[in-house]
Amino acid sequence: MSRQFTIRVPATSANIGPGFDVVGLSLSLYLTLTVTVPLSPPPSTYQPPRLTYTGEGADEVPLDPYKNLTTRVALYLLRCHDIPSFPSHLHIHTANEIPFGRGLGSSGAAVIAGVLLGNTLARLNLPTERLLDFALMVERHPDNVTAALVGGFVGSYLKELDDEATQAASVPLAEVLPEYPPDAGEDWGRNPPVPPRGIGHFVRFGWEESIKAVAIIPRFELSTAKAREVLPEVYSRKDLASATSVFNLQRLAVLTTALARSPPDPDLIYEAMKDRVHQPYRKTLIPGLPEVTNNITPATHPGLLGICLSGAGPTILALATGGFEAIAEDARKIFREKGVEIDWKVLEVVGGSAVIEQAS
Ligand SMILES: Nc1ncnc2c1ncn2[C@@H]1O[C@H](COP(=O)(O)OP(=O)(O)O)[C@@H](O)[C@H]1O
Ligand SMILES: N[C@@H](CCOP(=O)(O)O)C(=O)O
Repeated sequence: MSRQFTIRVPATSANIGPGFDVVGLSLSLYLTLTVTVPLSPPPSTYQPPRLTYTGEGADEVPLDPYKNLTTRVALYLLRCHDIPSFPSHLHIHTANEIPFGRGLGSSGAAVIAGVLLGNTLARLNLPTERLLDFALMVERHPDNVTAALVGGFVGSYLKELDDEATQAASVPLAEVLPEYPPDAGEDWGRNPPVPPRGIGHFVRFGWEESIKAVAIIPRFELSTAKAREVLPEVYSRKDLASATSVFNLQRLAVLTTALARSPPDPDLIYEAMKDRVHQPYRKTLIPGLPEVTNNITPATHPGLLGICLSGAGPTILALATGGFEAIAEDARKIFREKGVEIDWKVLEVVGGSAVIEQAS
Protein backbone atom coordinates (compact mmCIF):
# COMPACT_ATOMS: atom_id res chain seq x y z
CA MET A 1 0.00 0.00 0.00
CA SER A 2 1.26 3.47 -0.82
CA ARG A 3 0.19 7.08 -0.90
CA GLN A 4 0.72 8.84 -4.24
CA PHE A 5 0.49 12.51 -5.13
CA THR A 6 1.50 14.79 -7.99
CA ILE A 7 2.96 18.29 -7.78
CA ARG A 8 2.74 20.49 -10.88
CA VAL A 9 4.58 23.83 -11.04
CA PRO A 10 4.55 26.18 -14.06
CA ALA A 11 7.46 27.96 -15.73
CA THR A 12 7.67 31.72 -15.23
CA SER A 13 8.92 34.77 -17.04
CA ALA A 14 10.11 37.48 -14.65
CA ASN A 15 10.55 41.25 -15.13
CA ILE A 16 8.47 41.68 -18.37
CA GLY A 17 10.82 44.57 -19.22
CA PRO A 18 10.66 47.29 -16.56
CA GLY A 19 9.58 45.19 -13.54
CA PHE A 20 13.01 43.93 -12.47
CA ASP A 21 12.60 41.63 -9.42
CA VAL A 22 8.95 42.76 -9.16
CA VAL A 23 6.63 41.12 -11.72
CA GLY A 24 6.30 37.59 -13.07
CA LEU A 25 4.05 35.65 -15.40
CA SER A 26 3.32 31.91 -15.11
CA LEU A 27 3.55 30.02 -18.40
CA SER A 28 2.36 26.66 -19.77
CA LEU A 29 5.52 24.57 -19.38
CA TYR A 30 5.57 22.37 -16.31
CA LEU A 31 7.76 20.73 -13.73
CA THR A 32 5.83 17.66 -12.52
CA LEU A 33 6.75 15.48 -9.55
CA THR A 34 5.03 12.14 -8.95
CA VAL A 35 5.63 11.07 -5.39
CA THR A 36 5.08 7.59 -3.99
CA VAL A 37 5.23 7.07 -0.21
CA PRO A 38 5.01 3.46 0.99
CA LEU A 39 2.59 3.25 3.90
CA SER A 40 4.38 0.34 5.53
CA PRO A 41 8.05 0.42 4.44
CA PRO A 42 10.32 -2.51 5.39
CA PRO A 43 11.07 -1.88 9.08
CA SER A 44 14.78 -2.82 9.02
CA THR A 45 16.81 0.12 7.70
CA TYR A 46 16.13 3.71 6.64
CA GLN A 47 16.32 4.23 2.89
CA PRO A 48 16.67 7.81 1.55
CA PRO A 49 14.45 8.97 -1.34
CA ARG A 50 15.07 7.43 -4.74
CA LEU A 51 14.94 10.08 -7.48
CA THR A 52 14.24 9.42 -11.14
CA TYR A 53 14.04 12.18 -13.73
CA THR A 54 13.08 12.72 -17.38
CA GLY A 55 13.02 15.78 -19.62
CA GLU A 56 14.85 19.11 -19.51
CA GLY A 57 18.03 19.05 -17.43
CA ALA A 58 18.14 15.24 -17.21
CA ASP A 59 21.81 15.20 -18.20
CA GLU A 60 22.90 17.59 -15.42
CA VAL A 61 20.48 17.36 -12.49
CA PRO A 62 21.79 15.56 -9.37
CA LEU A 63 19.77 12.48 -8.42
CA ASP A 64 21.20 12.43 -4.91
CA PRO A 65 18.35 13.73 -2.69
CA TYR A 66 20.87 15.59 -0.51
CA LYS A 67 22.26 17.48 -3.52
CA ASN A 68 19.13 18.00 -5.62
CA LEU A 69 17.60 21.50 -5.24
CA THR A 70 13.97 20.33 -4.94
CA THR A 71 14.59 17.67 -2.30
CA ARG A 72 17.00 19.92 -0.35
CA VAL A 73 14.27 22.57 -0.15
CA ALA A 74 11.74 19.93 0.95
CA LEU A 75 14.15 18.78 3.66
CA TYR A 76 14.61 22.40 4.78
CA LEU A 77 10.84 22.70 5.27
CA LEU A 78 10.65 19.37 7.11
CA ARG A 79 13.55 20.19 9.43
CA CYS A 80 12.04 23.60 10.25
CA HIS A 81 9.06 21.60 11.53
CA ASP A 82 11.21 19.25 13.64
CA ILE A 83 10.92 16.41 11.15
CA PRO A 84 14.54 15.24 10.76
CA SER A 85 14.30 13.31 7.48
CA PHE A 86 12.15 12.13 4.59
CA PRO A 87 9.88 9.12 5.04
CA SER A 88 11.78 5.93 4.29
CA HIS A 89 11.64 4.33 0.81
CA LEU A 90 10.16 7.42 -0.85
CA HIS A 91 10.19 7.51 -4.67
CA ILE A 92 10.06 10.83 -6.53
CA HIS A 93 9.81 10.89 -10.30
CA THR A 94 10.32 14.26 -11.97
CA ALA A 95 9.19 15.06 -15.52
CA ASN A 96 10.46 18.48 -16.50
CA GLU A 97 9.52 20.70 -19.48
CA ILE A 98 11.29 23.87 -18.23
CA PRO A 99 14.76 24.34 -19.74
CA PHE A 100 17.57 25.10 -17.29
CA GLY A 101 19.29 28.48 -17.23
CA ARG A 102 17.18 30.08 -19.97
CA GLY A 103 15.25 32.73 -18.01
CA LEU A 104 12.07 30.65 -17.73
CA GLY A 105 12.21 30.18 -13.97
CA SER A 106 13.48 26.59 -13.74
CA SER A 107 15.11 27.21 -10.36
CA GLY A 108 12.06 29.06 -9.02
CA ALA A 109 9.90 26.10 -10.09
CA ALA A 110 12.30 23.63 -8.44
CA VAL A 111 12.15 25.65 -5.20
CA ILE A 112 8.33 25.83 -5.22
CA ALA A 113 8.17 22.09 -5.98
CA GLY A 114 10.41 21.50 -2.94
CA VAL A 115 8.28 23.66 -0.65
CA LEU A 116 5.11 21.86 -1.80
CA LEU A 117 6.82 18.49 -1.46
CA GLY A 118 7.76 19.12 2.19
CA ASN A 119 4.34 20.59 2.95
CA THR A 120 2.47 17.62 1.42
CA LEU A 121 4.74 14.86 2.76
CA ALA A 122 4.32 16.11 6.33
CA ARG A 123 0.66 17.16 5.82
CA LEU A 124 1.52 20.58 7.22
CA ASN A 125 -1.26 22.44 5.32
CA LEU A 126 0.71 25.68 5.40
CA PRO A 127 -1.09 28.67 3.85
CA THR A 128 0.22 30.17 0.58
CA GLU A 129 1.84 33.13 2.37
CA ARG A 130 3.84 30.80 4.64
CA LEU A 131 4.93 28.61 1.71
CA LEU A 132 6.20 31.79 0.08
CA ASP A 133 8.25 32.66 3.19
CA PHE A 134 10.10 29.35 2.85
CA ALA A 135 10.65 29.79 -0.90
CA LEU A 136 12.03 33.30 -0.34
CA MET A 137 14.65 32.02 2.09
CA VAL A 138 16.12 30.18 -0.91
CA GLU A 139 15.30 32.26 -4.04
CA ARG A 140 15.60 35.77 -2.70
CA HIS A 141 13.91 37.72 -5.48
CA PRO A 142 10.13 37.22 -5.27
CA ASP A 143 9.11 37.55 -8.94
CA ASN A 144 9.55 33.93 -10.18
CA VAL A 145 8.58 32.01 -7.05
CA THR A 146 5.44 34.08 -6.43
CA ALA A 147 4.19 33.70 -10.01
CA ALA A 148 5.00 29.96 -9.98
CA LEU A 149 3.12 29.47 -6.72
CA VAL A 150 -0.01 31.60 -7.25
CA GLY A 151 -0.13 31.81 -11.06
CA GLY A 152 -1.04 34.53 -13.57
CA PHE A 153 0.51 37.98 -13.93
CA VAL A 154 1.72 38.87 -10.45
CA GLY A 155 3.44 41.78 -8.73
CA SER A 156 5.27 41.29 -5.44
CA TYR A 157 7.41 43.04 -2.88
CA LEU A 158 9.49 42.01 0.10
CA LYS A 159 8.24 43.56 3.32
CA GLU A 160 10.55 45.74 5.39
CA LEU A 161 11.21 43.56 8.41
CA ASP A 162 12.34 44.56 11.89
CA ASP A 163 16.03 44.07 12.73
CA GLU A 164 15.64 40.61 14.17
CA ALA A 165 13.53 39.36 11.27
CA THR A 166 15.89 40.99 8.74
CA GLN A 167 18.79 39.08 10.27
CA ALA A 168 16.80 35.85 10.22
CA ALA A 169 15.85 36.38 6.56
CA SER A 170 19.42 37.16 5.50
CA VAL A 171 21.21 34.07 6.79
CA PRO A 172 23.59 32.65 4.17
CA LEU A 173 22.04 30.18 1.75
CA ALA A 174 24.54 27.59 3.00
CA GLU A 175 22.72 27.56 6.35
CA VAL A 176 19.28 27.27 4.76
CA LEU A 177 20.37 24.51 2.39
CA PRO A 178 23.47 22.99 3.99
CA GLU A 179 25.74 20.57 2.19
CA TYR A 180 24.49 17.35 3.69
CA PRO A 181 27.24 14.80 4.46
CA PRO A 182 27.66 11.99 1.91
CA ASP A 183 26.81 9.37 4.55
CA ALA A 184 23.63 11.26 5.32
CA GLY A 185 21.96 9.68 8.31
CA GLU A 186 19.27 10.74 10.69
CA ASP A 187 21.16 13.33 12.75
CA TRP A 188 21.84 16.56 10.85
CA GLY A 189 22.96 18.63 13.81
CA ARG A 190 21.19 21.87 14.64
CA ASN A 191 17.98 22.82 12.86
CA PRO A 192 18.14 25.33 9.99
CA PRO A 193 16.90 28.95 10.39
CA VAL A 194 13.10 29.20 10.36
CA PRO A 195 11.90 32.04 8.07
CA PRO A 196 10.32 35.11 9.62
CA ARG A 197 6.59 35.42 8.86
CA GLY A 198 5.19 37.60 6.08
CA ILE A 199 8.34 38.21 3.98
CA GLY A 200 6.65 38.38 0.59
CA HIS A 201 3.45 40.16 -0.44
CA PHE A 202 1.79 39.98 -3.82
CA VAL A 203 -1.16 40.97 -5.96
CA ARG A 204 -2.46 39.35 -9.16
CA PHE A 205 -3.08 41.75 -12.03
CA GLY A 206 -5.66 41.21 -14.74
CA TRP A 207 -4.60 39.53 -17.99
CA GLU A 208 -6.31 39.89 -21.37
CA GLU A 209 -6.67 36.31 -22.50
CA SER A 210 -6.03 36.92 -26.20
CA ILE A 211 -2.39 37.71 -25.28
CA LYS A 212 0.01 34.78 -25.74
CA ALA A 213 3.70 34.54 -24.89
CA VAL A 214 6.18 33.60 -27.61
CA ALA A 215 9.30 32.26 -25.89
CA ILE A 216 12.33 32.55 -28.21
CA ILE A 217 14.84 30.29 -26.49
CA PRO A 218 18.55 30.44 -27.44
CA ARG A 219 20.33 27.09 -27.30
CA PHE A 220 22.73 28.11 -24.55
CA GLU A 221 22.43 28.36 -20.79
CA LEU A 222 23.03 31.52 -18.81
CA SER A 223 22.88 31.17 -15.04
CA THR A 224 20.82 33.79 -13.24
CA ALA A 225 23.73 34.34 -10.84
CA LYS A 226 26.03 35.26 -13.75
CA ALA A 227 23.40 37.53 -15.32
CA ARG A 228 23.00 39.35 -11.98
CA GLU A 229 26.76 39.83 -11.62
CA VAL A 230 26.90 42.09 -14.69
CA LEU A 231 24.44 44.58 -13.17
CA PRO A 232 26.04 47.69 -11.63
CA GLU A 233 26.68 47.49 -7.91
CA VAL A 234 25.74 51.15 -7.69
CA TYR A 235 23.49 53.11 -10.06
CA SER A 236 24.58 56.73 -10.48
CA ARG A 237 22.61 59.68 -9.11
CA LYS A 238 21.78 60.62 -12.71
CA ASP A 239 20.37 57.12 -13.28
CA LEU A 240 18.25 57.20 -10.17
CA ALA A 241 16.98 60.73 -10.70
CA SER A 242 15.62 60.21 -14.16
CA ALA A 243 17.10 58.11 -16.87
CA THR A 244 16.75 54.72 -15.28
CA SER A 245 14.40 54.47 -12.37
CA VAL A 246 11.74 56.97 -13.42
CA PHE A 247 11.86 55.55 -16.97
CA ASN A 248 11.12 52.06 -15.58
CA LEU A 249 8.57 53.14 -12.97
CA GLN A 250 6.56 55.07 -15.54
CA ARG A 251 6.45 52.06 -17.83
CA LEU A 252 5.70 49.49 -15.13
CA ALA A 253 2.77 51.53 -13.82
CA VAL A 254 1.24 51.57 -17.30
CA LEU A 255 2.11 47.96 -18.15
CA THR A 256 0.32 46.35 -15.18
CA THR A 257 -3.02 47.70 -16.41
CA ALA A 258 -2.35 47.77 -20.15
CA LEU A 259 -2.00 43.97 -20.30
CA ALA A 260 -5.49 43.57 -18.83
CA ARG A 261 -7.22 45.85 -21.37
CA SER A 262 -9.31 44.53 -24.24
CA PRO A 263 -8.32 44.96 -26.99
CA PRO A 264 -4.66 45.37 -25.98
CA ASP A 265 -2.97 48.49 -27.36
CA PRO A 266 0.35 47.63 -29.08
CA ASP A 267 1.66 51.21 -29.09
CA LEU A 268 1.15 51.54 -25.35
CA ILE A 269 2.48 48.08 -24.49
CA TYR A 270 5.56 48.08 -26.76
CA GLU A 271 6.89 51.24 -25.12
CA ALA A 272 5.81 50.06 -21.64
CA MET A 273 7.91 46.88 -21.98
CA LYS A 274 11.17 48.80 -22.40
CA ASP A 275 13.76 48.67 -19.64
CA ARG A 276 16.89 50.54 -18.58
CA VAL A 277 17.70 48.77 -15.30
CA HIS A 278 18.92 45.33 -16.39
CA GLN A 279 18.66 44.63 -20.12
CA PRO A 280 21.32 47.15 -21.24
CA TYR A 281 23.89 45.40 -19.01
CA ARG A 282 22.87 41.88 -19.94
CA LYS A 283 23.32 42.44 -23.68
CA THR A 284 27.03 41.66 -23.22
CA LEU A 285 26.03 38.08 -22.32
CA ILE A 286 23.34 37.66 -24.99
CA PRO A 287 24.52 38.38 -28.52
CA GLY A 288 21.59 39.70 -30.59
CA LEU A 289 19.47 40.94 -27.65
CA PRO A 290 19.23 44.64 -28.62
CA GLU A 291 18.90 43.81 -32.33
CA VAL A 292 15.91 41.51 -31.67
CA THR A 293 14.12 43.87 -29.27
CA ASN A 294 14.71 46.95 -31.49
CA ASN A 295 13.88 45.43 -34.88
CA ILE A 296 10.80 43.38 -34.05
CA THR A 297 8.08 45.95 -33.42
CA PRO A 298 4.29 46.22 -33.77
CA ALA A 299 4.89 48.17 -37.01
CA THR A 300 7.00 45.43 -38.62
CA HIS A 301 5.12 42.49 -37.04
CA PRO A 302 1.33 42.86 -36.79
CA GLY A 303 0.05 41.06 -33.70
CA LEU A 304 3.12 41.91 -31.62
CA LEU A 305 2.44 43.89 -28.43
CA GLY A 306 5.84 44.06 -26.77
CA ILE A 307 9.18 42.29 -26.51
CA CYS A 308 11.74 41.94 -23.71
CA LEU A 309 14.28 39.67 -22.07
CA SER A 310 12.62 36.84 -20.13
CA GLY A 311 13.95 36.81 -16.56
CA ALA A 312 17.73 36.96 -16.58
CA GLY A 313 17.78 35.58 -20.16
CA PRO A 314 18.83 34.45 -22.63
CA THR A 315 15.18 33.75 -23.68
CA ILE A 316 13.32 36.60 -25.35
CA LEU A 317 9.65 36.99 -24.46
CA ALA A 318 7.34 38.43 -27.12
CA LEU A 319 3.76 39.14 -26.05
CA ALA A 320 1.43 38.94 -29.03
CA THR A 321 -2.12 38.27 -30.17
CA GLY A 322 -1.05 36.78 -33.53
CA GLY A 323 1.76 36.63 -36.09
CA PHE A 324 3.67 34.26 -33.76
CA GLU A 325 5.62 32.45 -36.46
CA ALA A 326 6.80 35.63 -38.21
CA ILE A 327 7.97 37.08 -34.87
CA ALA A 328 9.90 33.94 -33.92
CA GLU A 329 11.36 33.21 -37.35
CA ASP A 330 12.59 36.79 -37.78
CA ALA A 331 14.15 36.60 -34.32
CA ARG A 332 15.80 33.36 -35.44
CA LYS A 333 17.38 35.15 -38.45
CA ILE A 334 18.74 37.95 -36.26
CA PHE A 335 20.15 35.51 -33.69
CA ARG A 336 21.65 33.33 -36.45
CA GLU A 337 23.64 36.33 -37.74
CA LYS A 338 25.20 36.41 -34.25
CA GLY A 339 25.93 32.67 -34.33
CA VAL A 340 23.10 31.74 -31.94
CA GLU A 341 20.52 29.02 -32.73
CA ILE A 342 17.09 29.15 -31.12
CA ASP A 343 13.94 27.13 -30.47
CA TRP A 344 10.57 28.79 -29.96
CA LYS A 345 7.22 27.99 -28.38
CA VAL A 346 3.88 29.77 -28.07
CA LEU A 347 2.84 29.59 -24.41
CA GLU A 348 -0.34 30.44 -22.52
CA VAL A 349 -0.54 32.35 -19.27
CA VAL A 350 -1.71 29.76 -16.74
CA GLY A 351 -2.77 29.28 -13.12
CA GLY A 352 -0.36 28.48 -10.31
CA SER A 353 1.00 25.31 -8.76
CA ALA A 354 -1.23 22.37 -7.91
CA VAL A 355 -0.92 19.31 -5.67
CA ILE A 356 -3.16 16.38 -6.56
CA GLU A 357 -3.54 13.42 -4.19
CA GLN A 358 -4.37 10.14 -5.94
CA ALA A 359 -6.99 7.97 -4.32
CA SER A 360 -5.17 4.97 -2.79
N1 LIG B 1 13.89 20.55 -11.77
C1 LIG B 1 15.03 20.87 -11.16
N2 LIG B 1 15.56 20.05 -10.23
C2 LIG B 1 16.71 20.37 -9.62
N3 LIG B 1 17.43 21.48 -9.88
C3 LIG B 1 16.95 22.34 -10.77
C4 LIG B 1 15.73 22.09 -11.47
N4 LIG B 1 15.48 23.11 -12.29
C5 LIG B 1 16.53 23.96 -12.14
N5 LIG B 1 17.41 23.52 -11.24
C6 LIG B 1 18.67 24.17 -10.83
O1 LIG B 1 18.58 25.54 -11.15
C7 LIG B 1 19.62 25.91 -12.08
C8 LIG B 1 19.13 26.95 -13.05
O2 LIG B 1 18.77 28.09 -12.31
P1 LIG B 1 18.99 29.57 -12.85
O3 LIG B 1 20.43 29.81 -13.17
O4 LIG B 1 18.36 30.47 -11.86
O5 LIG B 1 18.20 29.62 -14.24
P2 LIG B 1 16.64 29.67 -14.59
O6 LIG B 1 15.90 29.67 -13.28
O7 LIG B 1 16.50 30.92 -15.35
O8 LIG B 1 16.37 28.47 -15.41
C9 LIG B 1 19.95 24.61 -12.77
O9 LIG B 1 21.26 24.62 -13.31
C10 LIG B 1 19.82 23.61 -11.63
O10 LIG B 1 20.97 23.64 -10.80
N1 LIG C 1 14.45 39.25 -11.54
C1 LIG C 1 15.38 38.17 -11.77
C2 LIG C 1 14.64 37.06 -12.49
C3 LIG C 1 15.47 35.85 -12.81
O1 LIG C 1 14.66 34.94 -13.52
P1 LIG C 1 15.24 33.58 -14.13
O2 LIG C 1 14.05 32.93 -14.76
O3 LIG C 1 16.28 33.97 -15.10
O4 LIG C 1 15.78 32.80 -12.97
C4 LIG C 1 16.54 38.68 -12.61
O5 LIG C 1 16.27 39.35 -13.60
O6 LIG C 1 17.70 38.44 -12.24
